[in-house]
Amino acid sequence: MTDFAALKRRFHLPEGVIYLDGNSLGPMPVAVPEHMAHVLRNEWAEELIRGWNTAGWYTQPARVGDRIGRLLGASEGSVVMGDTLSVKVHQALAAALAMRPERKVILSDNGNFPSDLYIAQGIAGMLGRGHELRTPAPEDVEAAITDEVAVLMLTEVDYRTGRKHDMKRLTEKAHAHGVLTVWDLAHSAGALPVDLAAAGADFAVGCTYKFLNGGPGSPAFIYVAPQHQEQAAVALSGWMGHTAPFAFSPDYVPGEGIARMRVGTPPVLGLSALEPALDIWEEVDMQELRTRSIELGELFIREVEARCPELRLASPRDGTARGSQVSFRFEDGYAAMQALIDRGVIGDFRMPDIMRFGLTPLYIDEDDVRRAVDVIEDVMSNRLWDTPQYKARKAVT
Ligand SMILES: Cc1ncc(COP(=O)(O)O)c(C=O)c1O
Ligand SMILES: Nc1c(O)cccc1C(=O)C[C@H](N)C(=O)O
Repeated sequence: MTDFAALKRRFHLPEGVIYLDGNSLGPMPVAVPEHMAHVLRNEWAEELIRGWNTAGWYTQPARVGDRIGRLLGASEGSVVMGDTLSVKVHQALAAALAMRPERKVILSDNGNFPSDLYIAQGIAGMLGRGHELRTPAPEDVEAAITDEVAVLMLTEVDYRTGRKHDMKRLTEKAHAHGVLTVWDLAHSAGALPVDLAAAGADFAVGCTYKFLNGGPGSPAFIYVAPQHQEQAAVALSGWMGHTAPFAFSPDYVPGEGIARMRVGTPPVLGLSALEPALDIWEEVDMQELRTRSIELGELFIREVEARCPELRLASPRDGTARGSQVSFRFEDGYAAMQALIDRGVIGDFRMPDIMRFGLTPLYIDEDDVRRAVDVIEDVMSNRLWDTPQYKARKAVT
């Protein structure tokens, strides 16, 4: 049995704050400062350049990748760390497109995170072969999977509404039409059970600063299904993805397996901060986490709808159809969110009118949910958001 009360104590949660934004940036695990002090003092300071070998920095992207892979149903040696998620989207999409050279359609949806769509537009432009990005509404994606499509590139859990695609069903349909899949797990990894192998996903990518709590700017991951690894084309052919980086040969030869998805020098400090965060997952049963996440979501929806009639649910009501967040629509949602943040309830706002709340069972419990709704009710019923100050502030997160 996962001991959620004990897990909550493993995070630093500032006094007076109810943190409902772990879907954007997870809180800091309390073990991180000491671990980082060790890495800085004993590894960087003392080992200097020797640290690449003596402290295992060189192999860290694969080692940490395997730890993340275990949370995602990925076999050993199929996940590697590095770079930002946008870069990993680029690599995965470029590799998948190269495996379907005769097809010209990239299929996504109009709720996908802009960076993913921008990357697709960038690749299509660079290829200069008339590739087309199609973005139907999420509920119309399944019908849009046809033999014309090269790659189906989707974010499993919608960043705004939390609506969840059925990865297995869409991947099966994609394969039936000869389409390859790229799944963005930014809002899935650490939020709900993912089984990449069972779903038959071809490529997957994700970040580690949200539900995996790796810290601001912590490195991203990429998964390539074992059967594709030796053919996967390398769009970003940096020296660390070369088969023998320290041979310093002038010609690129891709590394074996997932290693070719490495690009340059790994972000050692970022990966190191992520390691204590991953220790926490050793004590989590993902199915139990999912059950609690759905329960917290249901409680939150019930309380908000009963006490704040101005807020309209933007997420699916069925807990199994959403990720680990609940969003509400409100025209002055930006101002309302600022008023909440000033009162210690931290969620975030996404254009045009979405108030987004992450409900993460590792450190949020029923008491937090009820206390958060007390504050939301106060802000809404007393129109505490309706001040020039809240209405004027510019969004940065
Ligand atoms: C679904 C999704 N994809 C891509 C990104 C971009 O990630 P990054 O800024 O780490 O490149 C984000 C978040 O920023 C995201 O939520
Ligand atoms: N990566 C972020 C950042 O550097 C600053 C502010 C927010 C973010 C985010 O991750 C946003 C996030 N992907 C979202 O779902 O909106």
